[in-house]
Amino acid sequence: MAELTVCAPAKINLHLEVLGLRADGFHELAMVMQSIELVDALHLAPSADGTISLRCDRPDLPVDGSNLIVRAATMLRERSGLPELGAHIRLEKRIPVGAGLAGGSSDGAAALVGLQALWGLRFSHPELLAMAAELGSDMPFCLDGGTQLCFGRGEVLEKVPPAEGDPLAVLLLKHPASSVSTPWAYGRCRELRGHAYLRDPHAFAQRREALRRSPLLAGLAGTAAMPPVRNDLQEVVEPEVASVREGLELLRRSDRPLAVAMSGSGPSLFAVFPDLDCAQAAQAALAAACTAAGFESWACAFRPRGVSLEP
Ligand SMILES: C[C@@](CO)(OP(=O)(O)O)[C@H](O)COP(=O)(O)OP(=O)(O)OC[C@H]1O[C@@H](n2ccc(N)nc2=O)[C@H](O)[C@@H]1O
Ligand SMILES: Nc1ncnc2c1ncn2[C@@H]1O[C@H](COP(=O)(O)OP(=O)(O)O)[C@@H](O)[C@H]1O
Repeated sequence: MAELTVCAPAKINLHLEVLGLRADGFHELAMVMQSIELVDALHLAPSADGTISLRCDRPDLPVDGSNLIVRAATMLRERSGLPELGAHIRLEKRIPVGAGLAGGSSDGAAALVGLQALWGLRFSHPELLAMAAELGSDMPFCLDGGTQLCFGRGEVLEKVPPAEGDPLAVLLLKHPASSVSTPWAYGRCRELRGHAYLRDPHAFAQRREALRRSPLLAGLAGTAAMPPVRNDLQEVVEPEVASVREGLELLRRSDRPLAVAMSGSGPSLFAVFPDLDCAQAAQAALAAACTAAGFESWACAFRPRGVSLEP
């Protein structure tokens, strides 16, 4: 088969509520995640000798067995029972790394979808979701993407139908010298907020139901004003990371953003706007201030789907 290309979009967290600690040591979450049009591209070609190789245009990113693309490819091949399958994979990395945008998870999800097609495998969608969940908490969301409620450790998904009309858009900021480790952010959250964690499973269920009925979903559907974004990890990361405070301050200066917040465990920040034109206008208005403070910026629309095979 000829080369295949798969798009792997970034996500932002429009709501991130840490409910409590689970028996497996992970945190029980109630989130709303949203795909955005900032994408990595994976180019896949079959290898004749059964090797799985990865090349990347960013030299600082590992291309060995620690890369989520290689881990996903190896898992898919193992589960297929066909050890002779191989692929040469080239990653065009556009999503900043360690940014709270799930670039690695999306790349892993794209590898599952792309290699299933390249190798002619027939795993069902639930089987792909289960493999994704073994590889990372955010990876199942990345498969279908769009707007979804994410519960459990992030892998229990409920799709939110796309709003009608023009999609909302974001202006995204990230300082290139700043990154935040996800385990560190959750560890800090446990230190600072662990005493207030919920313990009763009924209380978890109540919070999930409250999110299903929240003004945020009405705001996204366009039937109410957008409420402020809640991100419990922002509360613990913001005091520790100067670029998060500076980026939030910059975004709050822009013209009437619908909401401003940190994504995931950070350190990228976003402001939501009614459409892409407004996000691009805000990017232009903040360009000089961003350059002076050393921030990179992206204006991109909300995306209604997750990973996709290029036609
Ligand atoms: C914080 C979030 C919010 O969407 O995103 P990022 O900021 O990483 O993009 C996610 O919860 C990140 O998900 P993901 O990056 O897939 O996490 P995993 O690889 O499964 O776990 C990495 C580590 O994070 C912690 N972790 C993760 C998920 C969870 N529900 N509870 C946790 O405590 C654990 O310490 C775990 O060892
Ligand atoms: N394909 C990949 N792209 C980016 N990071 C990856 C990838 N595979 C593994 N990683 C590792 O995962 C970690 C987190 O990456 P990333 O998904 O970009 O951030 P986040 O979890 O904050 O959203 C990084 O330390 C990186 O080394």
